[in-house]
Amino acid sequence: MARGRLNSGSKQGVELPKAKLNKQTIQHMVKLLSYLKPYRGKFIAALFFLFISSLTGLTFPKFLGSLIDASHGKHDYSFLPATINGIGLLAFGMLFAQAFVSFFRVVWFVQVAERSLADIRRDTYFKLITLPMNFFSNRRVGELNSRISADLSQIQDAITTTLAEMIRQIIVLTGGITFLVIVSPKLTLLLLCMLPFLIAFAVVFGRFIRKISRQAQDKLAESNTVVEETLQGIANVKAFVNEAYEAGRYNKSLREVVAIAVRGAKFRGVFASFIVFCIFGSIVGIIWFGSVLVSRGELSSGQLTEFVIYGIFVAASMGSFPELYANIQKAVGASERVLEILAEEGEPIEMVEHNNTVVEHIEGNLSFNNVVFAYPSRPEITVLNSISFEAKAGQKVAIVGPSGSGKSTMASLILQFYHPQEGKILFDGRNADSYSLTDIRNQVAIVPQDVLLFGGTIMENIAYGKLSATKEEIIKAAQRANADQFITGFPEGYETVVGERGVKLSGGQRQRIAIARALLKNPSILILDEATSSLDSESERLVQEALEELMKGRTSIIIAHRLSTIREADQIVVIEKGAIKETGSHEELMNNKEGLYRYLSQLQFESKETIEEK
Ligand SMILES: Nc1ncnc2c1ncn2[C@@H]1O[C@H](COP(=O)(O)OP(=O)(O)OP(=O)(O)O)[C@@H](O)[C@H]1O
Repeated sequence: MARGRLNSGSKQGVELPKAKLNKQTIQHMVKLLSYLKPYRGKFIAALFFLFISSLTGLTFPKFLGSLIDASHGKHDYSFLPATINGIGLLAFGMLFAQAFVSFFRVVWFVQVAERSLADIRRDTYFKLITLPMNFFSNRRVGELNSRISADLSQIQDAITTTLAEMIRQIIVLTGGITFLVIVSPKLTLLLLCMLPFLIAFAVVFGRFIRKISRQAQDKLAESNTVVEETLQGIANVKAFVNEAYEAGRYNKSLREVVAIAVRGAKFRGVFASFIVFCIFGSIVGIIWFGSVLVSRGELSSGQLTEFVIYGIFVAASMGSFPELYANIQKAVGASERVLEILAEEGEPIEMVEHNNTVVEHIEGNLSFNNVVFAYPSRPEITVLNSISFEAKAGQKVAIVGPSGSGKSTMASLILQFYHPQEGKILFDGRNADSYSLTDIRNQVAIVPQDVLLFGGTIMENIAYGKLSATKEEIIKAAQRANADQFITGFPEGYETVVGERGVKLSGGQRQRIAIARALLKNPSILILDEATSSLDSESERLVQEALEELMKGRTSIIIAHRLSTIREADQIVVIEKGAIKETGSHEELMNNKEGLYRYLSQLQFESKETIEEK
């Protein structure tokens, strides 16, 4: 059997898909092995030590056989000492040498694998975070995460364990069979007639049993989902008085788990008895026939012992191949998936922080010129259709329209997450393509609808807007964003940890942190994606004030849901189904009696009035 995995990061129970081994897939695997190159000296030394330790391992049956024969006064091999003590001491000497060699082989293999794997992990991660947004809209985060964790751990196992084990087993198998034949061709014939059938049967049956236990695991996971769902939605369960229903659902699922496990237990029992019977049966068979040969004087008892031990070596080695082969298949599958990411074309973003500083300043003039856009993942749906508008430096332009009309998509285009299929986006009258990506993104900031805070301190979260900011700058930004007061209200102030393991901030507080972040970034162009969920009036006032502070002296593109907040905008662009319906100031648009803006405005006004009346 393959050895326990050394420092394996693979999650238990994660069964990775296998890939077919063919020329192409093996070439892919070899490509990843190029990551071993910087450590090739150590790797070759480890391989050499592996070779030596496997060969020395093969000498022990010889020592044992010779020891037994020496006790009968026989001297089997001229290259070994003739006395019992001489052989015993030499055997210990060899054992010591093997232990020494094995230590270095294991340490070196792990060192090489860990370092090269860290290199692959780093490259894959770097690649992932510089890939264009389109890549992410087609994939789930969990799936990408598993490339970095499960897939790479599988490759790590392949380098640390599987590869070494494969080489060791090949040496043991060929050496073992050779020695078996040398000791007794007749017994070897008997052994080789039995072994392959026994192993094939054990492997097939073993797989069947593993399949059943996986079914049981899956069922258990299913029942755990019931618990998870119920606990997450506990308020719903209680509100609908559905405790009994949920308990029944869980109980049913548990009964299914037990049924599968019990069925598996029977097969497991048969398998265990069969294996024990076969292993001991074949040993008894060999010793039985061997004893006949010993009694006929064709074999010495020492040679019979030698043979039995070699036989066990060979059987264990044959038995380990199916698992090793399966592991290689999984590693090949994993490397295919990792290479797929490495082969993708990333955005031109430098991984060295100071190389990403602003080279060309943007004053803040922004215009869309007949922009036509469809998401690459859904090319048949045109999301923006011939959009043109202009925001002069320092102006406030609001974008208004029903849900799904394409407002956030326009923000994504300004940030260069995607590129229009037709038309142009201009910064200070120059095509966006003529700037470096980092220049644009460094000078455009977005305050999104759902502010994502990282699981660090408030200080770190604000500093995300400018990593080099000093503590004073951060506090100043927080003060300007109306956030200082609530932050200093926490016992740990700016060092308060937020996110899952820390305090939960309210929507308005999160928004103000995002505003502080944007203030630190000090962009020329600002995109405000207004939160749809309304804040209470005090919180809204604080956020609105902070936004006003943030918008001062910059071009602001406001994606507005509440039309009351954009009356002062220099220009309002009303879009519907990806096309501009009308543009103008609030007054101009309100004067258009048939206009969409006036209609939406009245709708909001009326619904507000009805709420207030109630
Ligand atoms: N990543 C994406 N891939 C494919 N289609 C998308 C993607 N993001 C948005 N869309 C589609 O593009 C259209 C416009 O979406 P967008 O988010 O820009 O609208 P919106 O006006 O901002 O809506 P809301 O006011 O609800 O936020 C929608 O039909 C949406 O389904």
